[in-house]
Amino acid sequence: MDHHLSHLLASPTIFSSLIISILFLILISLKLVKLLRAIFSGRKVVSPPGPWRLPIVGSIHHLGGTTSSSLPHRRFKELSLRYGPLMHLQLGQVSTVVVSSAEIAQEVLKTNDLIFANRPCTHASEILLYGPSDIIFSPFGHHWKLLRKIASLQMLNGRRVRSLQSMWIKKEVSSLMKSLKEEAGSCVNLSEKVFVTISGITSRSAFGKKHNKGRHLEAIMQVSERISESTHETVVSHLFPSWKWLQVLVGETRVVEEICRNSDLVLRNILVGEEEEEEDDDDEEEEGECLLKTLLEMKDQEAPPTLVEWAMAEMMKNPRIMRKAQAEVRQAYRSKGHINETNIEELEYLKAIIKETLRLHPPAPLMAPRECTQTCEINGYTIPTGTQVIVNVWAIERDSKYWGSSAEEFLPERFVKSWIDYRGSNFEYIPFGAGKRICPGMGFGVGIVEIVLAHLLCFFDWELPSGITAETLDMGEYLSSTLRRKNKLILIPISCI
Ligand code: HEM
Repeated sequence: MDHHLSHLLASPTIFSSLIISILFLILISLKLVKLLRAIFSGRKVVSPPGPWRLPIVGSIHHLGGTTSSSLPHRRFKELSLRYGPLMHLQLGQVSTVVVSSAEIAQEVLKTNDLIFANRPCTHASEILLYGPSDIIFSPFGHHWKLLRKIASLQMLNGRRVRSLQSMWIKKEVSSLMKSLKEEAGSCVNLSEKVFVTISGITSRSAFGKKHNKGRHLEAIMQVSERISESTHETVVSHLFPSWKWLQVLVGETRVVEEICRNSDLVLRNILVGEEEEEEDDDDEEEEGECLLKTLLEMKDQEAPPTLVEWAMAEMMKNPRIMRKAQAEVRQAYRSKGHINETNIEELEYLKAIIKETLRLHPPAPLMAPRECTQTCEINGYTIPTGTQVIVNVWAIERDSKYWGSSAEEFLPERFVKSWIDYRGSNFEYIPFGAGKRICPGMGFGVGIVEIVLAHLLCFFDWELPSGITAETLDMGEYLSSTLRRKNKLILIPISCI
């Protein structure tokens, strides 16, 4: 053995090859150590788990189906039970992660708020909502801050709702009460009536009193409805954003451009009308109240009427809750002789009903998608720049981990004397989102819902149409731009005060 070794070392060629081999081995080991270190230090790119994918469509085929469980928020929840609270889905060209736990929602919306403060903008929304110049899609920055400031100061705060109450809200709500009284004892389409009332209040808040004649209201409502419906007609734009040719081919571009033309026409008519009126009337009271564009674009216009519908439907299914709420509102009415901003503040049970409705039926069940602007790590997984982030608010707000065994029940009592609030710091309850882009219409929206519900409960008893019972009342959902009732809510008002 020794003889062999000395022979090898004596030969210069063999010696140099040996040295090279040793160096090569060292190099390989160093690489291996580096790789292992990277794996164990977590620096390697680790994608969140998700279902298997097909070429081109990615994971889309996992979302299909015709039953109600195929609604995106329900299907995402089912998939998250298999793949975890941070799940990756390849939706066509769009790399998406779905968040289904309060802890990870907090990591995204609070710990990494700035990184996720943008929203993905599709070609359709760019045309429809004037792209990044709009408050919803504007990237986080100076322009967006300015829009938020204007929106909060001018029309979207609760105090403003209250100050307007004596004017438009009173007017709209009394006309709702009047029409319900006229139709008392017969079936009424409550969904439609509430939608008209709330759209009236919202539109008047934007137009100011000069435009109280309601001449533009119908046009605005038509355009809003059309924008909302178009969600289903702009699928290609959402899943294959860079394939503009396909959007043209399937007719999406035509649909979007047509809606855009109509909405511009409505806006032009309102603005021209406004200028004409300003020449006649120099009243400056309405200065700054014209956030028409913002208002028209706001898909969330639908959210308050949707909430009233769900709250009324849940109370029809739970007569005990309805009676308790009516007793509270009527007591307040009897002691003051009216329902106004002051005694609404005292209606603790009514507020709990609204909170519980927002928990079980969040109008935006998947919030509004956010976009990752800088590669980062969430819950130990790498989220690359450009990933779309969907927070499944609906799943989190029904999770028994946070809400106990009664998570699926409508139980307003859970919010009575509770510290849980929707202002974005309790991540198990975020119907208005959280962080920098939390909904600026929160106070405005809840304010309107409180007023309308209080009046419906105070002045009427409610019955179901014949043949329908509390148990059989349909609670099917339909997801357009908000999570609405599949069928309109038809009820019988019985005048009682
Ligand atoms: C009352 C029911 C409402 C609910 C449940 C609701 C919910 C939401 C949610 C979840 C978001 C996304 C927040 C996020 O990304 O963190 C949002 C954004 C927004 N909401 Fe609402 N909303 C409601 C009413 C309103 C109303 C009445 C308005 C105005 C008329 C409004 C205006 C907006 C705007 C402008 C944004 C975008 C904010 C931004 O990106 O900076 N919302 N809303």
